[in-house]
Amino acid sequence: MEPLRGAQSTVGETTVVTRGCRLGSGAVRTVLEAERRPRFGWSTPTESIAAAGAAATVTAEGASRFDDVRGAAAALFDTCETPTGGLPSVARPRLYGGFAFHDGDHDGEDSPWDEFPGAAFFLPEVQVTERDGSRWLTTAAAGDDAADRAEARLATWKDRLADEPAVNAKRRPGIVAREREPSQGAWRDQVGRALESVEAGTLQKVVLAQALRVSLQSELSVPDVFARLADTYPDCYRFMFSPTDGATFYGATPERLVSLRGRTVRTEALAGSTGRGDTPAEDEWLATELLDSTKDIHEHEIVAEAIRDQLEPFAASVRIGDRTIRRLATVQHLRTSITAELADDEHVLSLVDALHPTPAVGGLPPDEALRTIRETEAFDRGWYAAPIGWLDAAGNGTFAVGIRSAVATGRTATLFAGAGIVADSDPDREWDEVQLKYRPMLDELE
Ligand SMILES: C=C(O[C@@H]1C=C(C(=O)O)C=C[C@H]1O)C(=O)O
Repeated sequence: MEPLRGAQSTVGETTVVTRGCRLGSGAVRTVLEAERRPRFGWSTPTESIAAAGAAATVTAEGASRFDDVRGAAAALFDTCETPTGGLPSVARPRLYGGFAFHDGDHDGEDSPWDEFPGAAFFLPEVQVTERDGSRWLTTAAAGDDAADRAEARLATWKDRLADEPAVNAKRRPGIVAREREPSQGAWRDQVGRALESVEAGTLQKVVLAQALRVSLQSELSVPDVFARLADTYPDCYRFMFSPTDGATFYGATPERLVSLRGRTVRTEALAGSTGRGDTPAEDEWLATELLDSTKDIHEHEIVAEAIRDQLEPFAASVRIGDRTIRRLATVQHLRTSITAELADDEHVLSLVDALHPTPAVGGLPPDEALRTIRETEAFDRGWYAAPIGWLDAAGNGTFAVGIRSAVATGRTATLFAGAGIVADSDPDREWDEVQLKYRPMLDELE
């Protein structure tokens, strides 16, 4: 399909009014259980957000989607009346959402991504934020009587959140059938072809992904999964986003694409993987082996260098940290932290546009890698491995890379995971690595 240009925003000339207040205790989770769509959950070691209902939405398609959302968001925030007195920045209105991995549509049938545009963001009718032990409720309304409706919503939700009992999590749904794309044989062929391109010098790295579609015994409660992931993946970015009733994209990703506060940019290179050991000594042995692996260092440095190159035009200074180990429940990765100070004010979406996709999920050279991914993968990546997060009126925001993720539609869920292919990659080892990367999502279903 020809990519569309221009963002669609539901707010034209009308004003959006927001109201906020501090909250006592109560089940924040109620917001994610609410009937309203869209809904968005976001949880990091420092803040948790639950948001539902759209006072305004912004959608866009195609290669210009980052720019188009930036423009529409600026226009939207311009119409926003926000009382700043007494409200900390976390409680001010934000736009929540994300982007598709590829610039254009995928021509597949029966895609779980039907309800996910190239970019979709919303300014929530109701938002609960937790940070530093404080909780805030923010509501918004657009159009006629917006102020009255935002205030009424604030009063209703304040009561509702105070009254709601804590929810008992449902059991994991159980898996009745699995369908893999590709098979292990087809994967060997795919990786083999990628290795031929590497040998021929047209590619240095490509990240090839797999999809695992599972049928569930009962309907999945994504808010339950989202809550449980806080225990199993406390250091990761947990997210869930339902654009409509039909589907929810969710995950627990260890990878930050970028965050911007003022002129300070934080990002990271995360690439190069191994498993976990059965004992602390085995864990250490695997970590040391990874830190010494020429193949993994090469795979990792491609990412670190690409991020530095993309940031340099914006930056007064870029700082690259040491290569370290990021240890997760089922895998260990090489990680390099990267921070930058910008030379001028920038919008977080300009950085997202510049960085996505990094060679941690795309490859090098970028265009050749993306072409290879499209030609090789028989499924649509949709929002998998793409930026998901939030932005605010000042152009600050945080976006994670949507890996270790799945999209649930009723009684099916499709899980995605990939691995970087470089010279010396072994197809069977890469297959095993992908299976380990499915575990965070699979463990919540079985
Ligand atoms: C592509 C994924 O992970 C990425 C690929 C990695 C690798 O190939 O070593 C490591 C971390 C991520 O950047 C995924 O989890 O699906």
